[in-house]
Amino acid sequence: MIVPVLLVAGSLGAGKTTLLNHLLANPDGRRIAAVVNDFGAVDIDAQLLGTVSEGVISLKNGCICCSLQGDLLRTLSAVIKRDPAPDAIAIETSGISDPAEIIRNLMDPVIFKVAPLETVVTLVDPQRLRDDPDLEQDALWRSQLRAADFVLLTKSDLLDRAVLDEVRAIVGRTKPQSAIFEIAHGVVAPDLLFSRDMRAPRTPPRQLPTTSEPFATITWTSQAPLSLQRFQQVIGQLAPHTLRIKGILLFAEHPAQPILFQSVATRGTLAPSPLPPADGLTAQLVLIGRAGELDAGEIDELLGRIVVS
Ligand SMILES: Nc1nc2c(ncn2[C@@H]2O[C@H](COP(=O)(O)OP(=O)(O)OP(=O)(O)O)[C@@H](O)[C@H]2O)c(=O)[nH]1
Repeated sequence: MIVPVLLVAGSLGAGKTTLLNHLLANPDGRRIAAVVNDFGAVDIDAQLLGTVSEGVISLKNGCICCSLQGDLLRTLSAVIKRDPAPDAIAIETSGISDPAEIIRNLMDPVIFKVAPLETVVTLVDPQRLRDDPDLEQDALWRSQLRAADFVLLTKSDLLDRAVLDEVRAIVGRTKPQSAIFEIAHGVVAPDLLFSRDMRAPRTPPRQLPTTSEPFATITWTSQAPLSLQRFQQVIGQLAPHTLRIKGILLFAEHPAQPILFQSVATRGTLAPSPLPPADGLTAQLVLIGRAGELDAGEIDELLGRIVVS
């Protein structure tokens, strides 16, 4: 049994989980197993994807390009032995993963024989690239792009043609001649992701020196009643410390409707969550930022303000 592997890469908040969500909900007849790497201690992405498919495996609390390398290979070996075996495996990297390292690991001859890496797709959030032009020089971002067989510009619903063309040109400077597609809400045909047509023969990518600062993560949980109004007041103060926040909260104002909070850079959204926080908690929040900029004491103090005493 040979089970092809799709690797989904891209920066924090680029839209990887949204893509996987759509793929798992619309698999086009394929049985797809998803391996999801959440950098933080709480597997928010895996929990959310678990609501659309049973075949979701979580690798949390580390990064599959470094500390969880062995776990990834062991997980793949176990997944392909499932009965019935999946038709394909999709791996969602964490936004801080360097796919070059993961690809090198997936080239392990024992794994490659049974679970060959077929496609690497890298997602780019055009708005983020436009807001932060320095990203183009970021070693991790460049490595994510260079590893790609093709690139997906996400969130195209939010941007006009001129911006998308500008971003295409930026991507083209790092990855000349790459196939670039624009998507919205993760909608992409599974045939595109699992087709072999667009690939050059795979060679392990050259490792780029990673000069990006290391990342850090903080998990904040609560069992106490929380105020939505106060949460909205502190969000703006949290943003400068973080690159990404995601989590599920239950607010006293809406006790029957859990809320999914997502923020990428300074843009935050609140939406109904398909599931409540785990373990009877009222909040499970994961905050990711650059090490040194993520001040645990300050974040704890800010979030402490949303507790209704
Ligand atoms: N409007 C719009 N929002 C999107 C789209 N794709 C993703 N989002 C939103 O962008 C935010 C981040 O999306 P995710 O899919 O969680 O991003 P991710 O790459 O999995 O994030 P990490 O795993 O934390 O790196 C969420 O609030 C999504 O709802 C899109 O096509 N359009």
